[in-house]
Amino acid sequence: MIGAPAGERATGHVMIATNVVKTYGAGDGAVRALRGVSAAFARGEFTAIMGPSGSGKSTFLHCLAGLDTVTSGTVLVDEVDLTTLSRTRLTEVRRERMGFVFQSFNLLPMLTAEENIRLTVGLAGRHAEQGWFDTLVDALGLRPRLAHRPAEMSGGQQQRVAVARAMLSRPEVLFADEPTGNLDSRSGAEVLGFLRAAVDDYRQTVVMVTHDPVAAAYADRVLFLSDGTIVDELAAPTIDAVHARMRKIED
Ligand SMILES: Nc1ncnc2c1ncn2[C@@H]1O[C@H](COP(=O)(O)OP(=O)(O)OP(=O)(O)O)[C@@H](O)[C@H]1O
Repeated sequence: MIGAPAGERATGHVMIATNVVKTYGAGDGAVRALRGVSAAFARGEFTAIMGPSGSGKSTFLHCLAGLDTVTSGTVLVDEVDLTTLSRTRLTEVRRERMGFVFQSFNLLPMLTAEENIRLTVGLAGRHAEQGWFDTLVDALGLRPRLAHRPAEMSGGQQQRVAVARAMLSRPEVLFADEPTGNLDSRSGAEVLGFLRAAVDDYRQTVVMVTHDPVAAAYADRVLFLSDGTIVDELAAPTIDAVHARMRKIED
């Protein structure tokens, strides 16, 4: 593709994890959270990561996003190997190329919605493109809330602010760790519907950890982890198909 980054031209993927191993601690108490996980993520693809509690989902997401170091293996984002970067460079790459949405919203309580949305781009020393800011705010229904602080907003509104903040920098990859875990089903559906639209309308790449088959069914594919390895993959997931695969893994 003309204009695509070199890595994508070569492989068609924006992010490639190869043989990622993550061990916490050492000796008898060591926990092998990831035992050699490989996965490739295409631009404009929505991937859900599922698996039983303790299977390594969050660890994998954190290793992909450079929020945690790997014990061995590589994580390429547009041909940049995150595992070789200095801490400073990694912070820059995260700010420039990645967006994050967490279960607990992670907004700053003293800042308004608008200030929270602009925060990450501001920290990178950049100014958000006003047109893109407006597009996100309107698509997420946040226009009437821009002057409100987090305590004055519902959980769903706070999470939509977090999504706008994550997307304002036009990240290569948007990571979401249980983004609907603290939301009622209606607010969760609004957030998931927006993530789906971001993939369909803006070719946003999304990687989301979830426990919820309903949330996973918004994705293009589901990777199933068990005991630190990928044991299954499901394309074009439906809620029933995700339930069935999870039952198989948990048996
Ligand atoms: N900082 C840490 N120190 C030690 N062990 C850890 C640490 N973080 C995670 N683990 C262990 O690594 C394994 C994988 O944890 P992880 O949080 O990635 O699983 P998960 O699939 O996201 O679980 P859950 O669905 O319960 O959130 C677990 O055995 C966990 O106890």
